[in-house]
Amino acid sequence: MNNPPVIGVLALQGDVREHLIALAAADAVARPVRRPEELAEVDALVIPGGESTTMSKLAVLFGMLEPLRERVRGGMPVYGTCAGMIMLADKLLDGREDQETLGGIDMIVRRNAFGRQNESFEASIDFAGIDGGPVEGVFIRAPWVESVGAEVRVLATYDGHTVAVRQGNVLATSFHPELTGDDRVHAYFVDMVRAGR
Ligand SMILES: NC(=O)CC[C@H](N)C(=O)O
Repeated sequence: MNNPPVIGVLALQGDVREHLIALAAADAVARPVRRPEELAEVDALVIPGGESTTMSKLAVLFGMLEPLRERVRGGMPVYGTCAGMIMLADKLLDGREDQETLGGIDMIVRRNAFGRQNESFEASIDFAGIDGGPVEGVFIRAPWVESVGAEVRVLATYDGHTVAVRQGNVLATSFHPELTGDDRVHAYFVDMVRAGR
């Protein structure tokens, strides 16, 4: 097997540690990324769950917004969970007025969409491209994808709402696979990164 890919976890805010552990379990070299110099050294990036408004503010404060946008535009593989999905949306509904996203997926995401109905819940999710049965999805004040462009593949839905999507090298889920001890979604992402090298 060739060298394991080096995958960063954006460590401005959110559940960074759980992603580092899940990525290591999926045979990647995982490390936190806070600064542009650290971003430059990784092959791919995970954007964790947390609070997207805070993450967006800290990205501006740490001078990370433009470097992140540039890497995403340049084709770096990225995976965003929950708040991370929000960060990857080209368009956002129910965001804060000054809230910035990186974009990367041609989709409209509604922030806190499930949260209005149910703050937090778990559900079995059939995930296209992942074998071995459904993955357990942990949803915490989760967004859903309201609509997608022609280039976007819908990988999973729950209750009629899109909760996992992929466009090229960019992957996003409304839920948190890093909290379940099941590393198949991270392994799927690591495979995407390997395939792109
Ligand atoms: N678990 C999460 O990441 C929640 C996301 C949060 N509701 C936000 O708007 O960023």
